[in-house]
Amino acid sequence: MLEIENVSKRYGETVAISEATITFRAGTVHTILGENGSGKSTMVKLLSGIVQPDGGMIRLDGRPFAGNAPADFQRVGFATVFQEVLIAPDRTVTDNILLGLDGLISRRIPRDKRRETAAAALGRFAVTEVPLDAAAGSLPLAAQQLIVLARAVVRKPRILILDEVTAALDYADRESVFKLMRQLAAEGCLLLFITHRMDEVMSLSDRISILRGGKVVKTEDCGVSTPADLLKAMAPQTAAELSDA
Ligand SMILES: Nc1ncnc2c1ncn2[C@@H]1O[C@H](COP(=O)(O)OP(=O)(O)OP(=O)(O)O)[C@@H](O)[C@H]1O
Repeated sequence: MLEIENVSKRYGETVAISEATITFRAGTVHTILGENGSGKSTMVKLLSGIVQPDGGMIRLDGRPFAGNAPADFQRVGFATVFQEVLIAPDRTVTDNILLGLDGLISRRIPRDKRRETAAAALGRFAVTEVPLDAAAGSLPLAAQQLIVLARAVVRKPRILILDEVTAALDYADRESVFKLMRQLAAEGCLLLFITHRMDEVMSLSDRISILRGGKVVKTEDCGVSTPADLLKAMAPQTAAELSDA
């Protein structure tokens, strides 16, 4: 469904992503695992139209996809939840969840349906109650994280990219987000799950790609390698230190 082929991205002298090739399949949770600085955020930005590759190609449904702005990616069904929580602090929770959606589906959601639509999106996964009429900026970070997740879910994306999104959440909400991810995959969505947490990876993923120093060092089905082998591929030095300890 989605392929990146020899995709590279440099920032000046720094090669953030180097000739990365990965095939992503619809209906799977595909985890991208890598240490800090391995290029995960750059990969997310490349697949959200925030930065453009210096080389290589993105293919969607077998055809080259030449989107070069976030709106191009959103139009074809990508939605990204970034590591940094991006909200409009003075707008209500409902407004934040529906932000930009009216324009995208080219008709306004009727006033009386707005709260209902926002509540339904949150209701798919949020265990913690999030007050729909509150100013989003007045709520704790965990609630804000739920809001940006709902903003992505309400768009019914074909490709949902989640960049380290569970860090701020408490246990119940985190488990519920994981359950939603499995449900969306079962409905045919491709989920790209970006993390450095091995415990989350094994229970959630269908496929795993490992990034190290901007290179894709491995893509395989979950369960083929043990967590220890994955750690070795992701961070050989840390793995060696752990085995010496
Ligand atoms: N805007 C930028 N300008 C210069 N260098 C950058 C920029 N963004 C990222 N880099 C560099 O590119 C490399 C990959 O960074 P990236 O943020 O993609 O890694 P990451 O795996 O997401 O790390 P983290 O988990 O810390 O966010 C790093 O060496 C980083 O310093």
